[in-house]
Amino acid sequence: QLTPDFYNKTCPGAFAAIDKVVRAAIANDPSMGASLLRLQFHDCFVNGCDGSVLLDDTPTTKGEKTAAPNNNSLRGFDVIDRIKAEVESLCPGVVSCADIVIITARDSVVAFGGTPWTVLLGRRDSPIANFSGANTDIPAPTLNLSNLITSFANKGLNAIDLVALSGAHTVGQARCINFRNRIYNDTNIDPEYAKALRGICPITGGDDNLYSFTESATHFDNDIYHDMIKKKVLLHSDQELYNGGPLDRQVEAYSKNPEAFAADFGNAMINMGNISPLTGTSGQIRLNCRKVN
Ligand code: HEM
Ligand SMILES: [Ca+2]
Repeated sequence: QLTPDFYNKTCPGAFAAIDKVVRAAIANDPSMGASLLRLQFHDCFVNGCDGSVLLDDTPTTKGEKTAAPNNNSLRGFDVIDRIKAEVESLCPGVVSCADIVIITARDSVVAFGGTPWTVLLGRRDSPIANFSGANTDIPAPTLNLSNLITSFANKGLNAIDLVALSGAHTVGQARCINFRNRIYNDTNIDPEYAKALRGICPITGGDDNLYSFTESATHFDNDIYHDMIKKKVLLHSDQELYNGGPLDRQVEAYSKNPEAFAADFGNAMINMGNISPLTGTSGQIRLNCRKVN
């Protein structure tokens, strides 16, 4: 029951306002576009796309921000706050934080030169976060292919969605702690690439040292699929998609056909955006994305 025109009567100015803040944030810090895209994934995989990821810890309950996949890693919450403030001044109490995450992810991809898709809207915000769900439901970069497929299937997403959505790693960066095991122990990695990375990510220390997923980490294209084929990707999980298994052909297809990738990526973002939304009178429209009303 999500629709593209949900705010057309109640807050038509929201789209331009959101896009403006996203573009300003990216102009100020180009790495922010990737971080804003990732927020949709980490929201939607935990209790659905309900803005739960945005809730701060309270004295009595842990939010999702301090769960293992997010702690010291997820960012962009201040940008979401700026967007919410703008949108609240335009149309108070109308646009949910959950929908802001969805629109922001799309606008970030477009700002990075990617192809737009039509977002479906009308989500409401959850009054609760799920700390343990954030630890269990967001796939780890150590997973093998069959566990990656299962983790997506658990959210109603298929293997094509998995390959297309992994294309998000054409932008952004990862910390050494998430690729150390790959560069020292994996065998399906280009030796020169692994060697260069060992300079950035020593066996001990430097856990938070950052490295870009691809050479053009602020441009949204299909580079990551070329890198998978060259065995030059940071994450073990990304190389699992192209490792002699059933999804090799799909990776090759996206590497050769950027338009097919762009179309499937948009569709897969819509599919991911459909995970268990709160609609109608469920949940609330938070006034501050960090706190329950
Ligand atoms: C398929 C399973 C996935 C795994 C195992 C995975 C894992 C990771 C890891 C380990 C990082 C680096 C975090 C850090 O070092 O702090 C990362 C970053 C990122 N992920 Fe994923 N991810 C997956 C799927 C996705 C999806 C579906 C999206 C969005 C559609 C996404 C978007 C991003 C982006 C944009 C970044 C860079 C963030 C930044 O630079 O701030 N990932 N991912
Ligand atoms: Ca959520």
